[in-house]
Amino acid sequence: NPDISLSNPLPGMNQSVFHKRYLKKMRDLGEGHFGKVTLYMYDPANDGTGECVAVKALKQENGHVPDGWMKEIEILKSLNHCNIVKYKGLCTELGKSSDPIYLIMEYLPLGSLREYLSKRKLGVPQCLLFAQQICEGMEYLHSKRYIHRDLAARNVLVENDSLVKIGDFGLTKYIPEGEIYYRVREDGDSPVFWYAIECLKESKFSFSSDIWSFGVTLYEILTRCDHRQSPPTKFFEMMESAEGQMTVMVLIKLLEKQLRLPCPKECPHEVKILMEQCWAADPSKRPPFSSLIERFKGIRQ
Ligand SMILES: C=Cc1cc(F)c(CN2CC[C@](CC#N)(n3cc(C(N)=O)c(NC(=O)OC)n3)[C@H](F)C2)cc1O
Repeated sequence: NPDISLSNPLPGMNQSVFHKRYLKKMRDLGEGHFGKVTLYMYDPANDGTGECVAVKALKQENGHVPDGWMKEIEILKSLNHCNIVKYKGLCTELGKSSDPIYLIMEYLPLGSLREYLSKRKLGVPQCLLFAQQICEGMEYLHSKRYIHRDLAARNVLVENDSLVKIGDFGLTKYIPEGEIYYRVREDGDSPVFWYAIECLKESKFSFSSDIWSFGVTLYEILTRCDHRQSPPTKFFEMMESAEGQMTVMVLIKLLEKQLRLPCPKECPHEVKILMEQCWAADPSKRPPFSSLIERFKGIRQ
């Protein structure tokens, strides 16, 4: 039997080191700009009784991992909240610097809110419970001075029909004390229809821009992630005769004219007000997650 002395505890048994040789690839879960997330079974006994884990791997950039990668791992490792996906550990090959580093997370088989909501018919109270839990996870994230920058239904995971967790931190950044904004040169396919107006105009990300994105996520939940009502679909409809022009420029004009996503049907009046406050043009007017939590508690009574 394997040497299980303290120096080499059973690999993967509530350890944070996972050995690549015991990771059995099952299927891909998602593809991002910089890499992908895959479902593996970690099966050291090699008898199919292992546990399923979600593994995130970044694409290699000429032989070394992007420097932000270790940041994402450190961030997830430092988070501990019931509405945030759990960090399980790392998998490094023989430790050669050129080897990919895999981030191992808990696997939630029900997948993201997008898949779950399009399959199940949730009532409004359950939608508002999920919305409140996202606010609780985000309030915790902000309390550690992190901004998420990619909050959307696709990045929220369902544990069961009364528990959701924020599941991906690919664009999360730390905001140093005393600073308000994180400035970045966006590239690739930015989720512009989830971006606050100041992000589109000046790439200024902040705690307040996460609140705007939460408003869009709440809209997605109340429309049950119906693709015909998705933010891109609705915004393109609102931009109707603008084909050929730069989408972001047209979107900025539309938002500056105070146009917003339409109120989903069967949306309680207080939720409509709350959603529109998340989309206030002035970032300082958007309600913080702590107050959103209290308001959801009041509405759900
Ligand atoms: C390299 C960057 C990068 C790569 C990506 F693929 C994505 C997109 N990815 C995010 C993780 C994802 C959705 C969420 N949250 N997910 C996690 C689980 C889990 N922990 O169980 C899960 N489960 C599931 O689908 O069960 C049926 N889905 C889904 F993989 C999409 C984002 C990125 O930044």
